Amino acid sequence: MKITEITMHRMNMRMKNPFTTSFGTEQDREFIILEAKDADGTIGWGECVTSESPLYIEEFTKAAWVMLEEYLIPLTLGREISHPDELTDLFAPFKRNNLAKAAIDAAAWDIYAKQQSISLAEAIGGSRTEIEVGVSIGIEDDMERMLHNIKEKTEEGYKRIKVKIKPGKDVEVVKEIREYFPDIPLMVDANSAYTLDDIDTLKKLDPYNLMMIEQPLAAGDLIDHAELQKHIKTPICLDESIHSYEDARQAIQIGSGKIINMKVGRVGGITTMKRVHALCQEANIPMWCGGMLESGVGRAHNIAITSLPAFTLPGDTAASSRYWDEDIIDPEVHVKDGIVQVPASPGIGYEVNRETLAKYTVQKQTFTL
Ligand SMILES: O=C(O)CCC(=O)c1ccccc1C(=O)O
Ligand SMILES: [Mg+2]
Repeated sequence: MKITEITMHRMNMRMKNPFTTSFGTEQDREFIILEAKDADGTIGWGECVTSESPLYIEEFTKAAWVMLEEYLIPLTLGREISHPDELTDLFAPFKRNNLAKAAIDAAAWDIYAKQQSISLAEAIGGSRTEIEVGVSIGIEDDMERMLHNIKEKTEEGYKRIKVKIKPGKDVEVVKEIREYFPDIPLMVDANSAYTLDDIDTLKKLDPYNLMMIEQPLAAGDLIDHAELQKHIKTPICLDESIHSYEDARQAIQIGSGKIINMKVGRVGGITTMKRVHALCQEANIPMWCGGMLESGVGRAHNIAITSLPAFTLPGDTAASSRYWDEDIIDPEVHVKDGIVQVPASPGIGYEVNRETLAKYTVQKQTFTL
């Protein structure tokens, strides 16, 4: 493989509804779609899953654009590589910037799979032909609205409901949800909003039979999570603390959590994702695929990844229509009874709709040798 041309499309897409987490509210998604062309003409697609502001993670879209333009694209263009795994080592001298790295990695994997005439799922070793998915629901001031949303998503068949929490909107919210829905598979995500001073509050979630609590403590922390897990029964799932294979290894070693939310962007690409996957398989740590409010390109990659065996819990890859009036891929991602079919066609298995792509592009630049 030799990538000879890369085009970055900076996108601006308005979601149907605002999405609120403990770190803020987002409705206008600003991110990058990366299109890479091989010397043989094969085109691969990746999504850089940054947001306009560095609230979930330190990267943000304009910074990722510069990182890609100044460092990662020049390193990639014209380079002979025999396998996309090689990109991880190529990018390794540059610290972090994982979301930017993962965008090129994703496009390279799409090209690789297309050149072999196999699906991306097959290229990474996935075997599931269909995957179970859940849905993530943002913080709502209006509890009626929250309950209505949960009812709707449950009726649509989603396999688990994830609700965002923050201090002051936690135990009471969960208590009320459980009064209406005593049996649904339910979990919460705190997006780093608590500290060890909140152990008493977090303990109060124990009676509600939650599948897990996602990232209760600081982003990057492993030590305090291990301490917290000793005090609460609800299993801890790590999101913002896992940026590398070493993070995952250390988290498992010291018991920082019992479950891992995998986001390919956050670990810098599919190659590291596969290593973490092998580790979790070995250690019997359940995984699931997280989401970053992706467009169809990122969603397609998430579906392929979820076909791997250690992804035993439903992830956040909801239908395109959950967030978008129109998605940029054909067909859109459809969910029926909480199930998504894993495409068998080559690469990501969805076509990018150039017309829709152009409609939401606010900046576009092509880089060649
Ligand atoms: O539906 C999705 O794509 C996942 C929504 C979500 O929970 C989320 C969205 C943006 C940033 C972080 C997170 C998260 O998983 O913490
Ligand atoms: Mg999360």
